[in-house]
Amino acid sequence: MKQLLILSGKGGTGKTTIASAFIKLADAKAYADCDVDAPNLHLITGWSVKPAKKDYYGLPKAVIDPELCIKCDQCRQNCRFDAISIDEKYKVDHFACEGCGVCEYVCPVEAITMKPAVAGELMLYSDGEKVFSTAQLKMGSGTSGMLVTEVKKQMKAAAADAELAIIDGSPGIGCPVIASLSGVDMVLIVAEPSISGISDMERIINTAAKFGTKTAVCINKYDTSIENTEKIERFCKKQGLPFIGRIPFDSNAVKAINNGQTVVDIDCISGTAVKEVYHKTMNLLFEKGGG
Ligand SMILES: Nc1ncnc2c1ncn2[C@@H]1O[C@H](COP(=O)(O)OP(=O)(O)OP(=O)(O)O)[C@@H](O)[C@H]1O
Ligand code: SF4
Ligand code: SF4
Repeated sequence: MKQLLILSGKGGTGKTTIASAFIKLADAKAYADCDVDAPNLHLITGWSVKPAKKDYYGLPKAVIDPELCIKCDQCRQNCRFDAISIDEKYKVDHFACEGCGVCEYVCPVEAITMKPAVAGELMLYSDGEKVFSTAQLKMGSGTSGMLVTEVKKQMKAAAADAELAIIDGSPGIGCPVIASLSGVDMVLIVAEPSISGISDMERIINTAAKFGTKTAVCINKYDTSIENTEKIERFCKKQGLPFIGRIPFDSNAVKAINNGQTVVDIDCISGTAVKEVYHKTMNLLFEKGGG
């Protein structure tokens, strides 16, 4: 299975717009949404079947048994995350608890136990032909990287014979992005021609380089700044990175997405540009000696 990951660094750049169009063009048999904080690919890819759902357990959380607690205060004093407070009883704030287990260790009367906690929900759509893996992180849970790994794992397990998998990556450059990058064959970076877009793009490129992952760049909404678009193209040339297309700002793109369609479902300038980027991406992904 060749895995193509679409990343952007900055949120709202057009990652999902492009990923959904690629899924349509490729008639992809396997795809995933690794934006577990705010998944939205399912809104565009339109599944009529219900997904199989599974609870995802992240870090364990401390639970205090008030019957055993002798109110010695050791746990509160030793919690680096200020997760333990005293009201009438000692209690743990599960949003603040990082599951380090120190309180359990210092409690003299074994009143604290670490219990598995649901940190999100994994969803797997499947109709016997196609597979779509996604997940939703529970609010306040900080284990998005681990959940991203699970999303990819369940996609691969359910569609082991698929030739191609398209993965809509996580925004930013943190832990979930690192988890998205692991094991993929190629990254397509969707850049935005703004100062922050360029800075985020450079950081993502550096991260992908550390993984040795083949990387190509395209620019979405390029005509919002031709000057910055040219800057990005010069940067790619200097770095020896394939620059594979400019996609214009197009109000039809917004209309398509708002109607639950992809930009290649309708006749529009952004759709035409995305098709070109798609063909170049596939050529790079499947080129001989291309991993
Ligand atoms: N070429 C374009 N022209 C005009 N609007 C666009 C274009 N591409 C995407 N958009 C719009 O920009 C917004 C963000 O796009 P999208 O959701 O694809 O970005 P994203 O990078 O996946 O965002 P997030 O990081 O929030 O998941 C959407 O409203 C989308 O319709
Ligand atoms: S497990 Fe760690 S973070 Fe959680 S309450 Fe105990 S000491 Fe604090
Ligand atoms: S360390 Fe144990 S006994 Fe002491 S206050 Fe905390 S829970 Fe209670």
